[in-house]
Amino acid sequence: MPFPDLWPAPTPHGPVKASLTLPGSKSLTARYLMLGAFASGPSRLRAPLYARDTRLMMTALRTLGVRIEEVPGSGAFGPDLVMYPRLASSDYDDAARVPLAATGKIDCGLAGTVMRFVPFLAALTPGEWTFDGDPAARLRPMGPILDTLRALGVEIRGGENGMLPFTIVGQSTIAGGPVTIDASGSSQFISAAMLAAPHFENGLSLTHEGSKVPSVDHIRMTSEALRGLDVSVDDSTELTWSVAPGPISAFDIEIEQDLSNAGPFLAAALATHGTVTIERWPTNTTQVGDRWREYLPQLGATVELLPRKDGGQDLQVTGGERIFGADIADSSELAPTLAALLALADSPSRLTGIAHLRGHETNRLEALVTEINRLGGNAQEIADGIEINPAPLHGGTWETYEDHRLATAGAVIGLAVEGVEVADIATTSKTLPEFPELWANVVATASAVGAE
Ligand SMILES: O=C(O)C1=C[C@@H](OP(=O)(O)O)[C@@H](O)[C@H](O)C1
Ligand SMILES: C=C(OP(=O)(O)O)C(=O)O
Repeated sequence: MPFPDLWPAPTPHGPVKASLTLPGSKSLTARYLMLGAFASGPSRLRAPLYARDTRLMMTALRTLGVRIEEVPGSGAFGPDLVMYPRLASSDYDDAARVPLAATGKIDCGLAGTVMRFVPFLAALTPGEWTFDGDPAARLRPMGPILDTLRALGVEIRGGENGMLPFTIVGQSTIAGGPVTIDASGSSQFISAAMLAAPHFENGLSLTHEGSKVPSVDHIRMTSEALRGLDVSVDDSTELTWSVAPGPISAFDIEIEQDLSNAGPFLAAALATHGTVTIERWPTNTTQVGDRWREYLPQLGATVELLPRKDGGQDLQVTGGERIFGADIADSSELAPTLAALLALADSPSRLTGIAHLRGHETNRLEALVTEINRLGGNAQEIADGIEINPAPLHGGTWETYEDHRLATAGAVIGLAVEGVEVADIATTSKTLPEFPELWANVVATASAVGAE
């Protein structure tokens, strides 16, 4: 293992002053990998994310007959990808098609995007496809995916209690039509079905029935990605998403950097009262991480978009004298980073609308409360989130439960609290294998207070 079991989180003795860019967005890479698999010709992903989740998705798609090649590109974190869709009808070189095995195993790791998105491609691939993942993945909700596929006429074996493992018996066509779904456990249930829906003979009209749908920004990202590839999506009726049948245009697209993973780095500006600049912040994005611009000022930071000479923009965040507590709803996958910052705040906070985080990589609400309190904090679970009250923190072990965002949250607290040791920092490889190195670079920019 390249890292010790307990990673001493660095505590700089002064404000950081860093400028960086991040590797590609996990959610955009996952969507364009699926769309490339379903598109009507070869497609190119520029600057995709190379991390455990997206590598597992590439392997899964290859198992299902999609050819994916790495080709040199200009991204700083890895090559581009060229994809040859198995489901395309004609107009590309037949040699690009790869032979299909009639059976295969899909390893989902702990990736929600793999376990939810890929079953729909398997369902459209004749053969028998067995899905499983890490032990922790067997605890993540899958029932609405299995129910939706069954409602569409797909045979599935296993999947007891609506969880991994299960075997999908793929078929060459799916009729589609109206289906109801309970997506209160994850927005990914809706995104997964929408990404495959253009290939259903009648498209799909998906209606949610149940309590609140979480992470709606991610559903909007799916709708916009489909529309951008000439698929007609109607989301004008509340809680219904209709996708018309038809081709998905082949594409050549640059994946934006991951704005959710930018979060811990931006948080470093607040935790050290310094300045962090994320270069080339996208001007028009569907990523939930764009909400840092709305959230961080509530915690006392100054957030500015600065024009770049090349016509783009940088996002500059400067921490205030103190970190204010805040009441923030529906922060989705940004919640662990927010919780870390709010544990350092000097007034009370609540994060609400995130009950479904109990079904993420781990039970994130329980894990955050346990770890904040282990360091002397004062956090409680509430029905749909957590409450955090100010308390002086001390060093200690920060457990991470195979959850990349717990690991980066521990690193954020460690910036301000000496002696925090983060267990299994390598778990950040789920979406950001470069985390320890990028973090060290940011910490190295800190100047001792009073030295300048
Ligand atoms: O579609 C996606 O790419 C995602 C949707 C969200 O899932 P939930 O709706 O389960 O929160 C988010 O938290 C996850 O990290 C990525
Ligand atoms: C919830 C997350 O991941 P997943 O895609 O595995 O659901 C996350 O990255 O915060």
